[in-house]
Amino acid sequence: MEGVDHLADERNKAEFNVDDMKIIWAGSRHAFDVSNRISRFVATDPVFEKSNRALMTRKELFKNTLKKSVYAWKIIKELRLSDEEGIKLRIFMDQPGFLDLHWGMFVPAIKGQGTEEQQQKWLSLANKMQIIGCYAQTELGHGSNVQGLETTATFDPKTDQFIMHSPTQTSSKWWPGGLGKVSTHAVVYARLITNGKDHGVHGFIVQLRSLDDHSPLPGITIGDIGMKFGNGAYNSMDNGFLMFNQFRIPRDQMLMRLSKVTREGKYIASDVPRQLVYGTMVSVRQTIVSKASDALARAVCIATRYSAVRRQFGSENGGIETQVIDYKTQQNRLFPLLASAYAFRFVGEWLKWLYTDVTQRLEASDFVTLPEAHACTAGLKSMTTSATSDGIEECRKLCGGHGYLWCSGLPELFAVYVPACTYEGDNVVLQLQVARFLMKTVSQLGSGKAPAGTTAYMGRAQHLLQCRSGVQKAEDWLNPSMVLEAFESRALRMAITCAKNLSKFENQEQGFSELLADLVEAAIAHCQLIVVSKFIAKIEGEIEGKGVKKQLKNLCYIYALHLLHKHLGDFLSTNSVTPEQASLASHQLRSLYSQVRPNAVALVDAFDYTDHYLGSVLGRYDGNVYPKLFEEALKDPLNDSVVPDGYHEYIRPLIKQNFPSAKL
Ligand SMILES: CCCCCCCCCC/C=C\C/C=C/C(=O)SCCNC(=O)CCNC(=O)[C@H](O)C(C)(C)COP(=O)(O)OP(=O)(O)OC[C@H]1O[C@@H](n2cnc3c(N)ncnc32)[C@H](O)[C@@H]1OP(=O)(O)O
Ligand SMILES: Cc1cc2nc3c(=O)[nH]c(=O)nc-3n(C[C@H](O)[C@H](O)[C@H](O)COP(=O)(O)OP(=O)(O)OC[C@H]3O[C@@H](n4cnc5c(N)ncnc54)[C@H](O)[C@@H]3O)c2cc1C
Repeated sequence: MEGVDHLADERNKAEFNVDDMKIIWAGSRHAFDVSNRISRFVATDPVFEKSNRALMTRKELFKNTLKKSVYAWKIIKELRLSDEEGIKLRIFMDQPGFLDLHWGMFVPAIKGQGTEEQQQKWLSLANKMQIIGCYAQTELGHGSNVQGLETTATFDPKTDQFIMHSPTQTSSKWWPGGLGKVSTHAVVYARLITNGKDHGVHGFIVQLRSLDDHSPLPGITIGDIGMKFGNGAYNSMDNGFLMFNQFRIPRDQMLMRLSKVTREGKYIASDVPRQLVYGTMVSVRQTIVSKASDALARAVCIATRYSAVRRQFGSENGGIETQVIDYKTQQNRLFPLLASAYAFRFVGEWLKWLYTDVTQRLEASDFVTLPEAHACTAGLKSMTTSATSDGIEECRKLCGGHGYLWCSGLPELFAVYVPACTYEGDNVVLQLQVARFLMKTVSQLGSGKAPAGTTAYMGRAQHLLQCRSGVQKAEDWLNPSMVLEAFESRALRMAITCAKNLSKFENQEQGFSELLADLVEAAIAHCQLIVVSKFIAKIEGEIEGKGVKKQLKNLCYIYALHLLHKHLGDFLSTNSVTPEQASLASHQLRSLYSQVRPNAVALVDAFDYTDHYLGSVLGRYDGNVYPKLFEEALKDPLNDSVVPDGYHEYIRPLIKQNFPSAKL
């Protein structure tokens, strides 16, 4: 029934103040106000309509993305929106497009790697969108291995120019978003060659298309790489290819903040670590963690509301059937995902702090925390995106058959989200970076250099290698120090086992290759410890609002104990817990599920998502699912006529067994 809140009973059960939780979820009252205002603005503007996009052709979808993006930019300018409001507008617009790469990578690359002069020149154009840029690093032959890129930028002292060239087919740039059809410029990563010497990969600002008629400049071949996974979804983005044929750019278009080439062609490396050339990726990996919580929260919101609406079995004497959310199996699959969404939110907040801190240090030429910032951004990007992709798919299954309908919102969410496991660094490759960092930290134990930050626990190796968990009853699993000790001991013992096995190899690199799978598992254990510890830190801090802290505590322990359950092999094989303690953890989990159950719908309401943003008939705020499923079905073009096109050609001859031209 229209106008009726079918989930009102669920909302009345809540034992906490949802409005207070909304502030915690958003991060602050101000952040909530901005999100709330901008999401409602987008939801009510017809230009941002998105329900029709699965049926659009690629060309229609692309043009629709241009329309929305330019309209969004017009709004940002005309209403003088702040940067924060502009970002929210793009998020709630919910359609991947060139703006993401222009603002998310092109502009940050110039800010991070350009000199002051270069910033003044290029940012003044980019900030007004008089030029549109993308981030062209990956090539057909190399994505993960950045040092393996083949594009060359050879300095020509006669003309004071770099000659950009793609020497092989595999050196073609391949994948950059916004490159295929829109960008006028790119930050291109290429091997710098001066006086015949290869100085490795550096960034260059390159104009690709005419600012008058948008045609590619002579010496440039450019286009879109073609359809990607799913309908609609990431196909709104023009991921592109690009080849250079001896294309010339002025010398001052090499990004020269980190190293320079002089007029004479002399290469001057600064004393900063060369890895700062990867800085844009580090910054984006950090934002991807918060975005993981957002994507997972969307899926969980849909699955939770629908699980409260959906009834199946359990009716006695013709009475009402059981809400599927009351099945313990449903809770055991759904509530850990709800807890993960909150966990990723808080670790994302912390990571933002860490990133801001390292940025300030770098500006003061303090590089000490750079390896940790790299390991944390890489590891948490990897861990949270993998868990989110799996979680969205699990939410689809939690919605049964209807979850497979496009209008559930889940197929498209999955299709848009899943490349996050690959872009900004393949998730396995990134965990191997964490593993290298851990092996280095372990090798330095006992050297007098105390591990700091997220590896500080390794400084208590003596204790953590010997300790036995003190858990004796189920409630002990609600003791933060007992939970932390179990996770620390598991992570440390896995890392030390890897280090011991590595030391058996004469050649360390060969040993590393042999042990890759174990190293990835050790890295994941370390990352999970970070997330658990940041969630615990959150609930131990000041939290305002009626009943809010209690809910967050429940979610925190669900997050930790479900991981313990899922990775029980690790916990048992490292003797971090006994089988009896593991079974007490399962007992405690069941009790926590019962406590979360009456609050589940309110906990997803706290995300404050509009129906427009959710884009899901199953996840509607009012729970009015069934009539709306019918409405959606009737909108399908196949239902435009009762008798379908093709009846006379195929169906009728078939049932009449009358195939005019067929030789059977
Ligand atoms: C709507 C609004 C939202 C706004 C959000 C905007 C976001 C837009 C998102 C749009 C979506 C998609 C866009 C996608 C873009 C891309 O995908 S761009 C391309 C991304 N590519 C990658 O991520 C490549 C991954 N590979 C690498 O990063 C490196 O090759 C790798 C780290 C794997 C290895 O590098 P090497 O140079 O070979 O290093 P190695 O020899 O292994 O290590 C040497 C040393 O350096 C340390 N290291 C490596 N990387 C870093 C770093 N980034 N920072 C600091 N230190 C680093 C490494 O740990 C080693 O240290 P050691 O002490 O010597 O061991
Ligand atoms: C939607 C999307 C958008 C993108 N946008 C951009 C963009 O804007 N700009 C840009 O420059 N790039 C972009 N990319 C490219 C992206 O960054 C790369 O695809 C990514 O870094 C992975 O590299 P790859 O494709 O070379 O994978 P590969 O490295 O070829 O991975 C293939 C397999 O090999 C494994 N593997 C590789 N190396 C190792 C190793 N050392 N040890 C163990 N296993 C390994 C991986 O785990 C994976 O299973 C985008 C990609 C996608 C999908």
